Formats: sequence, structure tokens, C-alpha cells
Amino acid sequence: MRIDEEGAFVGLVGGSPTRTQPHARKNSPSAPLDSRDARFVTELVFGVTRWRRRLDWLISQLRPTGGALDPQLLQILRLGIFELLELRKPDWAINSHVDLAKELVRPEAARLVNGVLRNLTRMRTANAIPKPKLEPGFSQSQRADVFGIAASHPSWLVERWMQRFGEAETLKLLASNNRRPVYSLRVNTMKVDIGVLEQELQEGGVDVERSPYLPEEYLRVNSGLQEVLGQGLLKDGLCQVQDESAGMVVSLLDPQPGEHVLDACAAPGGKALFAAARMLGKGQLVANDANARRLRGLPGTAARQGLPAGFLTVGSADLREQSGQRHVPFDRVLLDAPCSGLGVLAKRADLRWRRQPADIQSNALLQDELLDAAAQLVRPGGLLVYSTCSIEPEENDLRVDAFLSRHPDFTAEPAPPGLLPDSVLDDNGFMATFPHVHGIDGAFGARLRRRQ
Ligand SMILES: C[S@@+](CC[C@H](N)C(=O)[O-])C[C@H]1O[C@@H](n2cnc3c(N)ncnc32)[C@H](O)[C@@H]1O
Repeated sequence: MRIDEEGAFVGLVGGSPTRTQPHARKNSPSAPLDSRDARFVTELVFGVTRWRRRLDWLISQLRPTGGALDPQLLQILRLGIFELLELRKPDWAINSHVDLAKELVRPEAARLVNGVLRNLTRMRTANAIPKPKLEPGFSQSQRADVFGIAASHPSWLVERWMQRFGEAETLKLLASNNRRPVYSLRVNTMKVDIGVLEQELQEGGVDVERSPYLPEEYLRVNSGLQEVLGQGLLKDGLCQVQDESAGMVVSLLDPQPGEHVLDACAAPGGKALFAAARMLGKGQLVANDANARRLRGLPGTAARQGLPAGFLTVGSADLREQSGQRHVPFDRVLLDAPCSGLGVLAKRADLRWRRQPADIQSNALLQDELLDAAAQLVRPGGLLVYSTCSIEPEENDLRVDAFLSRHPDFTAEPAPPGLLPDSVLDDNGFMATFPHVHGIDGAFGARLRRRQ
């Protein structure tokens, strides 16, 4: 309800009993959830949010009449259909949705829930769940509507991707965005050997394997992430949860011990911490972000990860405002720019509904301004890495092209051999990952070298 009515973020709603309690609605249980229930709540919140369009279409097919639904009743129906279809709960599970409607809405609502969900269980048994149909002669936008309902994505996004990738590849991308996301751990090699931690986790029942992309530093968690979190490994600074695509952006930056490095948009600091480990805590790393609050935890985490005092400086300036000031120019600057996040839809269940086509254009304007500001902070001969967690050309290659035409003192530099696996590099030598191709988040990174 809070996501729909108040625009709450999914990550802050599910999973954390301490966070959900102050906002608990009337009639909700007052006892905190145990970790198993909290996990289940998270799965429901993520799932119902991700599948919202398909669930609402199914509700429209299964209801005897049309018209607006009471908002709580709508959520109960979405939950019921999600649990039956996606979580494959047995038929009797619907009794709890019927009870919920009775308790939270009114007795007639319970009859509607019962009718709709029973209808669905019958269809499930008969293998006859309704599906949106493609008709011959449908236009591209009509086809995008059908795929958008079936894979629960907004039609504008589906159509955009169909124009770029074609239909078959778009369907793969949609399916990847709906899969349970892959989580990986960046092992803090300053404190622990990756082989030792891998073995310890496996012995503790966590299913981990080496990342195919960054096998010396990343472990992919196939199952048991909660156990990792529960073991206090994060608190002890032994590892952090980070997508391998984020790690590869730092690899592309390739910061060296003893250098003077700026992470210009650093919050919450995942990439800065990995850069720090690559620098072995030697030299100077400045982590800046316009949002000071989001950087608050970074110094504490850096200390727990074993970084020496004085190595990391945290700043909270709008990058565009500080570039006119005098700075000792940096050897390397990472600009991990704010973006649409359209490469990380598997992890951010609500993002697909929040984004609008116009966001891509407005991000591009900000990205250009940030690139111009970051460029001034790079020493002659130094390196600027521009990265996003978007897969949209307007936020990636096209920003690089526009930057190069404004800054003749910079050239695009292909990733040097050995830095990243060839499979994540495009024809220009830029890093470009896609969820359906690489099985990780979609991201982009380009090296821009300032002339001497
Ligand atoms: C993609 S996030 C950075 C993630 C970070 N690099 C990490 O790995 O944890 C983009 C960041 O840009 C910051 N940002 C947005 N506009 C900015 C500006 N004008 N100046 C500095 N930072 C800005 C946002 O606050 C946000 O934290």
C-alpha cells in the first residue's frame, strides 16, 4: 500500500521488521517478524511489485464485473494471484486471502476474493491460465502491449527495446529482469583470502562459486545470502554485497597504490571501497557525493574494512559547483553517474514503474554537466572513467560521443588487454553488460584519457 500510495521504495518496505513496524497499518500484527517471515514478506513485496501489470491484467480477466476496486482489496487479489501462480502455493492457500479480505475490507469483498482465486485454481488445474494474445496484423506497439502484460513491463520500455534489439532478444531481457536476481560478494582481500572465505561459506551451507568475471575478488551467491548477512561477515569488513558489473567498473578504472583518486559520485560507497582495496589503502582516495546523508556510513565501513586513517576523505559537494575551484588534479576520476538504472530492474522491483521516457533525456543533461565538471579534475595524462547502471545508449555511448566532441583534450581509450574479460567489451572497447547476455546487472563503463 505504501509503495502504491506514498511512492515508498521497495527496499525500505520489505524485509526489515524494525523498519516496517512504525508504519504498520491498523489490524496488522504488532509482534516483530522473525527472519523467516521477514524474508517471506520481502518476497511478496518484491514479487507483487514486479508482476503488478500482469497481476492486474489477470484480475481484469477473472473478475465477473469491471470498475474500480477498493485499494486494499486490489492488493489482496494481487497477493493471492502472485502466491498461486509464481510461488505455486496449494489451492487451500487462498483461505488466508479470503480471511484477509474479511478482516481488512468487508464480508462481500471476501466473497469476491474467494470467487476470483477459486476461478484461478480451477484454471491452473486445467492448465488454462489466461494469456494476452498476439493477433495477426498487430502493430509493433500492440505487440509491445502483449509482451508488456505477459512479462509485466511498461509498454514504452518494451517497444524501445524491441526497436533496438528485436523481439526475440527483448523477450530474453524481459525474462532476465523477472528472474530472481544474482547477488555477489566482493571479498575484502585486504583482510581475508578469497579461497579461505569461499571454503568457510561453503562449510556454513552457503552455495557460493567464483565469479566468472572477477574470480580473484568476487563470489557469486547461488543461495544462502541471508546466512551470509546473519554471520556478521559484512560487519567484520570481510566482504560486501556488490554486483560483479560494479566491480568491473572499478577494474576498468584500475586504481593503483599511491595514486590520487576521486570517486566523484560515490554514495553509498561500494565502488570506492573496492577501489580502496585495489589501492591497498596507499595513496589518497576522495569519495564525494552531493548527498551527504548517503555517505554517512562510509568512513565507519572503511575503518572496518581495514583502511588506514587518512587514506579516505569524504566530501559532500555538488560536483558541478566545485569544479571551478582550485584542486590538485587527480590521477584517476570515476564518474559513476546518476542514471535511469534500467540495467538493474531485476534487483529494483519498483523501478520499471517509476521510470518515464523523459527521464532518459533529463538524465542525459545532468550526465553531460557532471562529465564536464569531472573532466576539469583530471590531471593531464590522467584517466576519467564514466559509468552508469543503464543499458540505454542515450546515457552511455552517446554521452561519451558528445563529451569527446566538447573536449578535444580527451580521447576514448579501449580497455587495456587483461583488465576485463573480452565478453563484456563492445566494439569500442567500452564495458557494456546486459542482464540477458551476462547474467549480471546491466552497466556501462568507458575510459577517457586526458592528453598530456
Ligand atoms: C549511481 S549512484 C553512485 C553509486 C556509487 N558509485 C557506489 O558504487 O556506491 C550516483 C550518485 O550520484 C550522486 N549525485 C547526483 N547528482 C550529483 C551531483 N550533482 N554532484 C555529486 N553527486 C551527485 C547521487 O547522490 C548518487 O549517490
